[in-house]
Amino acid sequence: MTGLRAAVLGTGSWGTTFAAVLADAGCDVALWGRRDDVCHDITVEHRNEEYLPGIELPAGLRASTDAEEVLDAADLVVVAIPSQSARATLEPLADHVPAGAIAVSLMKGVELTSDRRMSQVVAEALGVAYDRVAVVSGPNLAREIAERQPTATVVAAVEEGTAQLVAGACATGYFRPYTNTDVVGVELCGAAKNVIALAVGIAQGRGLGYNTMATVITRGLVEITRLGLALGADAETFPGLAGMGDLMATCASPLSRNHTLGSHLGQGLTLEQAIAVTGGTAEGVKSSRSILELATSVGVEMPIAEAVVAVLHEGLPVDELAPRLLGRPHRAEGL
Ligand SMILES: NC(=O)c1ccc[n+]([C@@H]2O[C@H](COP(=O)([O-])OP(=O)(O)OC[C@H]3O[C@@H](n4cnc5c(N)ncnc54)[C@H](O)[C@@H]3O)[C@@H](O)[C@H]2O)c1
Ligand SMILES: O=P(O)(O)OC[C@H](O)CO
Repeated sequence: MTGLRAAVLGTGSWGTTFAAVLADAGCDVALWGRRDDVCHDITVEHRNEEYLPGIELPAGLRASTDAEEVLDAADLVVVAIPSQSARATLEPLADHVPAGAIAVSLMKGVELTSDRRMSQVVAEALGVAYDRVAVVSGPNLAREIAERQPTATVVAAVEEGTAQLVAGACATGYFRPYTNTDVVGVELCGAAKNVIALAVGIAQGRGLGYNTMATVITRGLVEITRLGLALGADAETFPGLAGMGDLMATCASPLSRNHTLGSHLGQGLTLEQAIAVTGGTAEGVKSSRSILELATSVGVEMPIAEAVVAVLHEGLPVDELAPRLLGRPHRAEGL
């Protein structure tokens, strides 16, 4: 037993899965959700059939729509809701967050209105000091972890002690956390890989093969690294689990909503149609814009992200994506 009490805000696929990880690691866990039926399913049936069909959840998990009750005496406040809804959802809950609690962001996005990373949004909205905020990011497809398949992740916080505490709270025989103090790098990797996964999905939807996929992943990592370094990240983060690791998982797996949505676009669906058939939260759709804004603000070129924004939001036909990228002036490899 860790002896820690965790409140998980969000009963979607990752919130529910991470709550199960915390419970398996020995935490006392309660979830907060908006819907009575989902909360009832988790507490009474030990299932979340809507988001994780067929998965049996730890019997001790309980969920409620009453945020005050869920947050009572929480040591950890874990946030797993769509990035663009985070600030508005969290601000009304701030008064119920116990003094001294550590906040944990599981989200992989960048706020559209402010270009802020989710750790910044969580700290501001909940009124938690930044050195008490951690982020968790890595090759972490929820469904596989809910099935207790082995994986690793990165727990990042500017204060190593904060990262260690959260890592201790979520370490199980199938989920291995590594700590890192490079919050900027870890968060940018998590948000930007979704944009690269959209590009890979589009390519695969057009019937393109593994050479194209490998090219987009590799050059995608280069542009994520360029952005991260310009914003003060540590170069070692990018080839790690939060960078290359998550790119590989997200760009290769049909479980990824970003990859799936991209492939629907590649097959000719409109953005609205692709969002509707994909379901769940494909963060890259909106964060592609804020990530590009961040890049522009520091003078960094992100041609793949730019092309994804052009397809998703500016009407560039999917068939013009590859010629646009390959038609750029030749240059030396590297950053
Ligand atoms: N699913 C994964 O495999 C996975 C893995 C790692 C990280 N993430 C990240 O976790 C975050 C959450 O993703 P998810 O997969 O759990 O999404 P999801 O779509 O499965 O669930 C989202 C949850 O948030 C709730 N929600 C939506 N809008 C809300 C609002 N305005 N207020 C309160 N609740 C709201 C929904 O009801 C649902 O419970 C995203 O940033 C995602 O990138 C997901
Ligand atoms: O389903 P996606 O595309 O949001 O990806 C899920 C996770 O971020 C993979 O690590």
